[in-house]
Amino acid sequence: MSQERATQVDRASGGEEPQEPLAVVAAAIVQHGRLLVVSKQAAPEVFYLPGGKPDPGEEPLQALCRELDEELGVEPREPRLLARVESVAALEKVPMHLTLFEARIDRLPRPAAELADMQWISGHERDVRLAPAVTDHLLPMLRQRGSMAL
Ligand SMILES: Nc1nc2c([nH]c(=O)n2[C@H]2C[C@H](O)[C@@H](COP(=O)(O)OP(=O)(O)OP(=O)(O)O)O2)c(=O)[nH]1
Repeated sequence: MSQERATQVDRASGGEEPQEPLAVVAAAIVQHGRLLVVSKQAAPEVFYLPGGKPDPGEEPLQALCRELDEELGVEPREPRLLARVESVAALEKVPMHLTLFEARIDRLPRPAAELADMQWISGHERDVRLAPAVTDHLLPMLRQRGSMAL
């Protein structure tokens, strides 16, 4: 944890406790060079990876399986930890600790009612607004690995 983060104080509540980053887990699912992204009804214009916040006591992979089932009715196949990323949560705009898994799926994702949209992107679309963690961290990583075109 950086010194800056360690000394961050929850001023809104007047408390003295350092504020923990928001924990989020998400899956990078790439098929034929395209990345699966979703947007939620809460913010239909912002796209990011399927996933969400773990429930209390839930392990990251458990949370990922639950979120993928709830959002898309799919199960991650051969999930592999890809990276842990510090970024800013696209909706809450607070520091976020994102645990990223890479996974395959073997059935068609079916967006649940909480989702506004779902797209398979190349990463070069001009009309798709992506969360900072996707643009700044995930896409460069996937391009470097050759999973997506430069
Ligand atoms: N799932 C996911 N969330 C991301 C990514 N990038 C990013 O900034 N976020 C942010 C968006 C939100 O601020 C937060 C996750 O919120 P969420 O709405 O998906 O979480 P959730 O499904 O658990 O929803 P809820 O309990 O708040 O209803 O993390 C990403 O790639 N995937």
